Amino acid sequence: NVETTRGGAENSNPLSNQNLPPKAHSSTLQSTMPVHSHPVTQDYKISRQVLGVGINGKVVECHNRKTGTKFALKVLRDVPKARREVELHYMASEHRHIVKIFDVYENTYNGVKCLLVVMECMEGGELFSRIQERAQSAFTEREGAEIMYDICCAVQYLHRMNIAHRDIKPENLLYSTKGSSGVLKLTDFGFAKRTDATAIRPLETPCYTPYYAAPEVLGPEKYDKSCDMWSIGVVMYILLCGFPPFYSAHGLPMSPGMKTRIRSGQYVFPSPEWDRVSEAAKDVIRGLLKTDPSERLTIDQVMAHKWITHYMKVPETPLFT
Ligand SMILES: O=C(c1ccc(-c2ccc(Br)cc2)o1)N(Cc1ccccn1)c1ccc(N2CCNCC2)cc1
Repeated sequence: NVETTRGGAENSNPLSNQNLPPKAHSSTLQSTMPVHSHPVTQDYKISRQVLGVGINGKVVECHNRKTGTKFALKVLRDVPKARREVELHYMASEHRHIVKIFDVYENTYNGVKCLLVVMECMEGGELFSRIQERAQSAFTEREGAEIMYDICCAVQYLHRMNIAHRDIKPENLLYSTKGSSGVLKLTDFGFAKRTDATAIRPLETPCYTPYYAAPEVLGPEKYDKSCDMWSIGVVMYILLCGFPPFYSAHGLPMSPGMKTRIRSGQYVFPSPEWDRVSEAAKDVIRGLLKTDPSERLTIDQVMAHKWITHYMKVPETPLFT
């Protein structure tokens, strides 16, 4: 028996479940992603041409049998991690700066259940290659800001849907076509996760007494989104000078020194490459490469920053479509 005087202000029996917090309202619709179970080969001709190999899946070229249109086909083992990747990517794929998913198939090959994801074919290649093509030079501030604006639009859309991408890097930013008309889009949701409380089920179980729950258990995992902001800071730094803020002495993938410098936020804007870059641009990078995630700029703060909006070519006139 629990005295009603003790416990929450609502003066009710904390053990009864009718006074549990209202069901966490998930701000994004549970995407009921339509998955075809007939063979993908019925609708698409799959070529041997491998377009790329992601960490968790191969991407090959395919053509729609009816229209002849070329698409990219990603093949994944149908395991929970792959399901989550495709679900989250599918939820976000309506956005202009996120690679679109057209179809998802669940097919079994030699007894192995596979997920086959038909995506738009990004023929313009990776942002990584365009940075490399500049050799050791860099983009102008206007070019850099236009690229950053597109990336930030995609991230703002994800963060508003309570999705953290968690693997933002030039290799995961692809252009739809070659040349300057290509649209930059974010892909590879292999590390993406939901950041809203809906991910934490136990809170809903009636026997749960939240007396002992630490703040971080109550969610949302507030730092997942901020790790995207750090990555955006590193991409912006590279765009403007051609090399990364943290690197190992001999170009090795990672070194103890590099890890220490990242952990302590030890980076500089070296001469001569940074001498003619604006203070506004450096301010954005300083706000993103904060080692304390709670101090780091949020995506809304970056989108409101004058460096981004100042360079934005056309005003966002509200279209009455
Ligand atoms: O790793 C890199 C590197 C250079 C460019 C990039 C790079 C990484 C990702 C993208 Br997307 C696009 C570029 O990474 N290093 C370390 C290293 C040291 C020794 C041998 C190989 N590599 C690097 C090399 C030179 C500089 N500079 C500092 C300022 N003065 C000019 C030279 C900085 C970093």
